[in-house]
Amino acid sequence: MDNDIEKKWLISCRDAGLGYENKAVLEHLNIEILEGQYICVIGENGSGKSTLIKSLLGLLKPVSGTVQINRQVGKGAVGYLPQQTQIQRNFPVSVMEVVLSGFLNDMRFRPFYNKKEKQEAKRHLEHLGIADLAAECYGELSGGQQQRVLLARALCAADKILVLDEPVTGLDPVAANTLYESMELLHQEGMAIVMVTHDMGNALKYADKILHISDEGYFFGTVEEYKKSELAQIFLLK
Ligand SMILES: Nc1ncnc2c1ncn2[C@@H]1O[C@H](COP(=O)(O)OP(=O)(O)OP(=O)(O)O)[C@@H](O)[C@H]1O
Repeated sequence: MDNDIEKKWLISCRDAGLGYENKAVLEHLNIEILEGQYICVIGENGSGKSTLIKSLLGLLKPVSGTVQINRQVGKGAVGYLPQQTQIQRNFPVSVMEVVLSGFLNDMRFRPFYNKKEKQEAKRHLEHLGIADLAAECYGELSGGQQQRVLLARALCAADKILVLDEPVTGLDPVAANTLYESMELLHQEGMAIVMVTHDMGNALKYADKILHISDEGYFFGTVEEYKKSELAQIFLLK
């Protein structure tokens, strides 16, 4: 982590209170997400993980303090893979349409996807090893395939940072590991990743840093520091 000083920050939370209508779920949060960093967000149900994600994406304004997205990241340049719902799973469209919809933010009033966008969508599918699924109906894919399609979609928007909310929920261990490997590949290529997960084993295996949110506060540090922390002892023993 010695070279952290040289890395640029992408998202910065300073004394941030995060929550709803002046009720903070998380208080006094001080974290910086640096370029290329892989951060796993863990904590019990209801501790505020999704609230944090919404705040990092700028969808939720902090109730106090500041959450800043570096101008370099650009508006809408954060790739986001939300928690899945049943409706999304049954979307009656092709895989290519789902991936291309990742560009919707950039399109304004343009009614068609341009050639560059189509090439890029194809490239992301190839990169994730699912180019052969492009013409398939999204709703007829397995859960693991659908998640990789949504990852390809998020990549269309992602420039420097991907934010994922429980991306492996509901996947069998093989599909989950494939998704983790895809994300690790992106991480090695320099993409910053912020991922909410309940999968502690893989969080400790892949993350550069752990953000553990609890009722008593939060921990933010390297995996090694986390393993030695009091919070980890209690959480891992549960
Ligand atoms: N729209 C909302 N308005 C008011 N309170 C909310 C809203 N969404 C969530 N909360 C509350 O904020 C707290 C944190 O919820 P959040 O969804 O961030 O937790 P989480 O850690 O993501 O939980 P899980 O692991 O179950 O997904 C909870 O007490 C929840 O009831």
